[in-house]
Amino acid sequence: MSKHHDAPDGAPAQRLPFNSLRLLIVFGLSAAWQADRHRLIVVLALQGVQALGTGGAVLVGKNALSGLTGSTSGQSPSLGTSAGYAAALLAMGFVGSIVKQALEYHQSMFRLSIERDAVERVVAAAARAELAEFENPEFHDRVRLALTAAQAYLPQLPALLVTALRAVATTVTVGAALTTMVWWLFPLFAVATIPAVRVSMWRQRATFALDRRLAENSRTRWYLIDLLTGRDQAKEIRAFGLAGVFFGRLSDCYDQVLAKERVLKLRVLRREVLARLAGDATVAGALAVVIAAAAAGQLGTASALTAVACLFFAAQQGVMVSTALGGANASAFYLDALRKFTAAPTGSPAAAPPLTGRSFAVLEAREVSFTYPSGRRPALERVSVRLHAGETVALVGENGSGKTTLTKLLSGLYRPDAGELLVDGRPVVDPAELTVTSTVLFQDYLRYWFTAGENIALGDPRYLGDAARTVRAARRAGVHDIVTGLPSGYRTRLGPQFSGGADLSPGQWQRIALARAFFRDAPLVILDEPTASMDPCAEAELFDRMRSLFAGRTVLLISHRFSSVLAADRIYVLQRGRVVGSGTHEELMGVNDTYRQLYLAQAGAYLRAGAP
Ligand SMILES: Nc1ncnc2c1ncn2[C@@H]1O[C@H](COP(=O)(O)OP(=O)(O)OP(=O)(O)O)[C@@H](O)[C@H]1O
Repeated sequence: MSKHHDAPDGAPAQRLPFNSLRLLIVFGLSAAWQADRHRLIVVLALQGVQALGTGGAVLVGKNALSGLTGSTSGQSPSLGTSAGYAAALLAMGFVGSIVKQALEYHQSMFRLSIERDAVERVVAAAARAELAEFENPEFHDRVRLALTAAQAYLPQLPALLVTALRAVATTVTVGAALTTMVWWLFPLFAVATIPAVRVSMWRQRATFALDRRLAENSRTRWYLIDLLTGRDQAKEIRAFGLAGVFFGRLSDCYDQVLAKERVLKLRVLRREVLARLAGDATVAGALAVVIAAAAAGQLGTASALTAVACLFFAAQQGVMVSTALGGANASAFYLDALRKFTAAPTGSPAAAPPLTGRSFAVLEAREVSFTYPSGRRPALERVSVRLHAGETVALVGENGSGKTTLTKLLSGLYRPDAGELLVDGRPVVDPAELTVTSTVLFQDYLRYWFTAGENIALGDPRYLGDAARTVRAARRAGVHDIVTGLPSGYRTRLGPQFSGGADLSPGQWQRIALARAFFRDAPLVILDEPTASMDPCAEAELFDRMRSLFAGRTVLLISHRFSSVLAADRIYVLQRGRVVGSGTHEELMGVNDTYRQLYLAQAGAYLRAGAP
């Protein structure tokens, strides 16, 4: 195989990921072994039986023919012998069809086991990835490639390899039968398949190269399809009349794909036709030699006829081997992506992480800086904050000033690029320590399409199903009455796209998310705009009861509503990723221009409207 591979559009050549077919075979078979070793053994055994049966059928068939035509040694035809062999041939055909059915059954079950095992490994690896990875488009490509491999390529790999093995074994048994007649035909079979194998290998590299170059296009297409068909997006798309614009963009994306695929497919077609011609020419040459040998009396009629049949059969097996190996090879790059993605230490994310976060006296961010992987400038620069146990601390600042980012660092979701996080003066080495110490109500919290009760209890999966605890959290978030008013109470499935699924208003959803935060019994409570969708009464009630609701816990609150931060023990003012002031409301009003301006901008609106 040549070292330099051309790809369509002069794309950079791709290196073969598995540097030999042997490694690919080992990977495919070991994945199959891991998924369901018993079935792998059954499938291999059945394929072996099929291969042996075909070789045996050639010999029996030749003897049946000899019985009819007489052999080269001049024996006279014998109808009785011939009928016996024909009956044996029929019986072998019957057994063969049973074996074939059994094989199909086992192979289809086997494919499912392999897919399940591989998809679980990909999903587990994605679930283990750090949050920062999700900001990286390359990561999403790797997930997509690994999932494609797990769902489409890996499940069919063992079948392809086994088919190739069977075709090789069949060719060997047929060849062995043939050597008793015309041994020199055998090497010609192998030669005839070489061009087809080479083309299929070229095709897999070119296809993968194109797929990589279309990755961004593919992401855009999926996003546009989502926009045009998604439930959450539907109202805004209609309100602004955007369907036409997005439809046009989707069409453009497909035009690009079609144009590039067309070039590739035509090149593949040209090469495949040439390869087929070369293979067929070899078979035709061999046939001519057999016919010439028979005409010259060097081959008996039965041997010549069997040899011709074997030649056609072997040519067919050759195509089967090249198609199967080509198919296996075509998946090589995807399988390599799967192998790399799942190479990290295994472990199921199924078990809930134990909540071992201990309470702290002081949690501190000291001079921390952080830039998002796709960010052009730091979201936080040398920020220092201190949270004492039992305090309510507020973060205020204009949009984009870094408030949410700071909570992500304090809850261990991201590591700071510089600076330190300290718990009771001790540097935090593993951010997971902070994750188990905190419970977070995100600004863009998730709405799980599960039951209302599960939506709350997912705050700590160890207690999923603990009804009393769920009700307690719901009461504290003021959502108990709303949930009991649903058709099946806490058992009501949320999500109208599921049959019988109910939906809630944004404010009700926010209370459910708040209940989820309550459900998790963690020493640090982070509330990012917890009342953004709530009505004024619900908001006032929450803040009035804040101290009693979170008694004994430390609360870090982000809010643009100054009425809700007035009572905080300390307020940090952020501006363009830096802390520009801290203190109580009264202190800040006296010395901090940024805080005063923000406060007056909001309070002024109420005052102008005549509020007390
Ligand atoms: N995932 C992200 N990738 C890249 N940049 C981001 C990301 N999230 C936030 N940023 C940037 O980081 C900066 C701080 O964002 P952050 O969300 O922390 O602000 P914020 O103060 O919470 O804003 P808001 O009041 O609007 O919620 C902004 O400049 C924002 O553009």
